[in-house]
Amino acid sequence: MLLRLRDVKKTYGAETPVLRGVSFDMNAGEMLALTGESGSGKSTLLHLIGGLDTADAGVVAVQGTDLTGLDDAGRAGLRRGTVGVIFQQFNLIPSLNVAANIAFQARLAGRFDPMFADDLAQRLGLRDHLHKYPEHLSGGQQQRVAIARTLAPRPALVLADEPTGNLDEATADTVFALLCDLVADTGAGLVLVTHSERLAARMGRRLHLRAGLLT
Ligand SMILES: Nc1ncnc2c1ncn2[C@@H]1O[C@H](COP(=O)(O)OP(=O)(O)OP(=O)(O)O)[C@@H](O)[C@H]1O
Repeated sequence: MLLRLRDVKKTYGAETPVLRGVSFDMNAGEMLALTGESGSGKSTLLHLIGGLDTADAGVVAVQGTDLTGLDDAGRAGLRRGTVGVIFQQFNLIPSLNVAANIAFQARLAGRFDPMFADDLAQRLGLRDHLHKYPEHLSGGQQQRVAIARTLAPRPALVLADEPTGNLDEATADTVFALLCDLVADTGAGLVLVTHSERLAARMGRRLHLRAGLLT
């Protein structure tokens, strides 16, 4: 089992609960769309799975490891090696060129494989841009670098939060197709948060959040 959630709850401060008991399982290699209205808790759920935040109650287990039992360092280690996150804002490191951005997380995780990084760069059409800095790239190119950086450590689970939301439709389609192909080839699981019916329909499975629960 790649991912197991049981009765996950999350409330920010004294607000009404955002997640009121979310449970689902996900197998290795599965591709899943997470949809729901704005404010329904999609990003919150993704952050809990990625170990970027902690649940108030429940189990969030990645490959059998319950994140709720890990300290900050443990969750950071998991993020580096096992789980990769791609955000809408590409979050590249401006002072590093494309090659170094792609290598960054894999090096941190002690899992840098130059041949695989080169293969990713090739497949994402980044070979001619390896010495450029992020500010000199288009949005579509920056997101392709972010995808390569996330996939370089060969994570078992990829989390993507509106990964093509900042791109025009044609570029978004190209980048999305590349992301799906690469994730499928590496055998990783994918959780895709999206508002797009079109993109959600291309995932093998769909979960919908409403009022803090999956429907
Ligand atoms: N760090 C935080 N502190 C306080 N409230 C938060 C925090 N993060 C999210 N929220 C609140 O939790 C609720 C769910 O937010 P979340 O970002 O998970 O929704 P979402 O479904 O991803 O929305 P969108 O589709 O608009 O991105 C919202 O009411 C939001 O205001």
